[in-house]
Amino acid sequence: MQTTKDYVKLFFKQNKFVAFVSALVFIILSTTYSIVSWIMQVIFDYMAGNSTYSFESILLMLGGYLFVAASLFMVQRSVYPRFLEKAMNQYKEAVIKKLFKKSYSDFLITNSGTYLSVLTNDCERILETYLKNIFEFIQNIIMVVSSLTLMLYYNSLLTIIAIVIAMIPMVCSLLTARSIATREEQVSKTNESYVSLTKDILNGISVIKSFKVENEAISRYQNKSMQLEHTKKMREQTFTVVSACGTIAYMLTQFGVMVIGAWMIHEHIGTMTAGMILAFINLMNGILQPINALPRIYGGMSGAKKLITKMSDYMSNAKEDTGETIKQPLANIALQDVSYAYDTDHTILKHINLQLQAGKSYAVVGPSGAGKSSLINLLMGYYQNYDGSVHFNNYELKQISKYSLYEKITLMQQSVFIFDASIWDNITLFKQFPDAEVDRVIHLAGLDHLISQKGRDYQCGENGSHLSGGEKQRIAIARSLLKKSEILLVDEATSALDNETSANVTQSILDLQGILRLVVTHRLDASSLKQYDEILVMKDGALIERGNFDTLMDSKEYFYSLYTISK
Ligand SMILES: Nc1ncnc2c1ncn2[C@@H]1O[C@H](COP(=O)(O)OP(=O)(O)OP(=O)(O)O)[C@@H](O)[C@H]1O
Repeated sequence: MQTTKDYVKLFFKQNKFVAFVSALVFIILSTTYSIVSWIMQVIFDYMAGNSTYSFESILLMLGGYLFVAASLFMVQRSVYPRFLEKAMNQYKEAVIKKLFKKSYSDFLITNSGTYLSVLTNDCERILETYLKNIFEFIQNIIMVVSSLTLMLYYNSLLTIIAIVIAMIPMVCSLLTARSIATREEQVSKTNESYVSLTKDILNGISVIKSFKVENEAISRYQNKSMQLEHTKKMREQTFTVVSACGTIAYMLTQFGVMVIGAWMIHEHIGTMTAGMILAFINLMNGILQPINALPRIYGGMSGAKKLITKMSDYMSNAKEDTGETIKQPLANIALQDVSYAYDTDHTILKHINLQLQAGKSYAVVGPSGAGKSSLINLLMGYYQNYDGSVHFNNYELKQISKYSLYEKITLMQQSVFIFDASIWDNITLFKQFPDAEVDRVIHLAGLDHLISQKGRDYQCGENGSHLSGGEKQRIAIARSLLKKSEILLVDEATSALDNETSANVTQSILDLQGILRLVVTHRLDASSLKQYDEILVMKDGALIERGNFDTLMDSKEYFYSLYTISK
């Protein structure tokens, strides 16, 4: 299992050189702060007439300093953003890959708004409060060390006094830093539910409008949005308090050192010049500024680490797909005494015994709640804790790798997901295929007319909003044909379509050759049902009858009454 540390390491993977050069530039730039103080002392002493440097050499020093600083900024411009870019790309890539390692049922446990938040808001916060702060942190440490060194050179007694006084803001920093991390975590949590609700409302906009519940939807949105803005306000308040504490402590310290320095000069303690005192006060900033920034940096970094830990927890049930690969072509699927319960009190599938032969077509019928979709989901490998056995050839479903399973099997549901891309991309799902191969499945799925009318590059819109239900279903058929899966599971795929389109789509599925088809249907239409090799009849989670249309009608049992009532 990957820990927070492992994810943090990803920022630096194959990114160490750029990180090193960036850190080096930050370090050198931070030491130039002491050089500025020293140049200030030289200029001030020159003004007072007790400098050993000529005016020309001071100008040369200034020019040299500006040249070095400008060159360093140029290097920083080139390496620092590159480090951030690669670090974030690697992190996001790892998260999305981990996400796809989750089984579908594990994926569903967490609300999709959470994943959205993890990949958007949290990534942004990690960039701002962790990655950028690493360098600021290094810069601040070096600034403190170089400033202290020069201060000690000027006057060790005043330096010690300054360090003692600087303890005040340091303690302040440490006391307040944790509260920022906590606030950061609260904002992230609230953002998750905000994103979930917003997504829900936008997806359900047609229901909301047609049921005239806009006001209720707006009020739910407002509540959530206010909650989010409230936690953000609290975070901002914490930042302000932390900042104010730092600033007050900072001012106290600076005035303290200034007053003691003035007193020392007045009392002739040590050998300080006025230029040195000026440089000293400036150097104090080199200590106080980092200390002042410490709560923000430390708090931000620990907050970001909490976000990484939270993400890592969400991904903790992602598993490597280590199961077996089905090597031979599919011969059959065999279910032996299979029972399944979503929860211990309700058994949904009861003692199912079933053999399905490669290349044949099966209709699954039964009343609502009979367990038809549950059977399909079981074959998709969504449930691992069923009783009995399910074999694809000789491989037990629980042992098969999902990658191998989904090479063999395709699921077509009522709601086909259509990407906001071209018809072509929706069929190929962004993979490369020979044009002739795609044209063949377009023809088989009955999409010729749509393509000739609109063109293969026609944009389907968000979730296929520019297409009809039948066109979406045909795209789903074309996808599965292109994938060359040996098993097609169809779950009420045509129930949302009008009779004619539904009959056409069903016929396209029935005409497919060499594919095992298991079709859940509510439409008890004799002309279609007669074409299936077998009809499986389910009731209360059990498989109660099976046979072809004529046999089932002749036996005048449950299917017979189901069919007769539907007419
Ligand atoms: N995720 C779930 N958690 C708990 N119970 C569930 C879940 N999904 C389905 N069920 C229950 O399992 C039973 C069978 O549902 P299933 O969807 O398999 O029936 P179905 O025959 O496909 O029904 P329909 O024809 O209405 O789609 C129902 O009682 C349903 O409430």
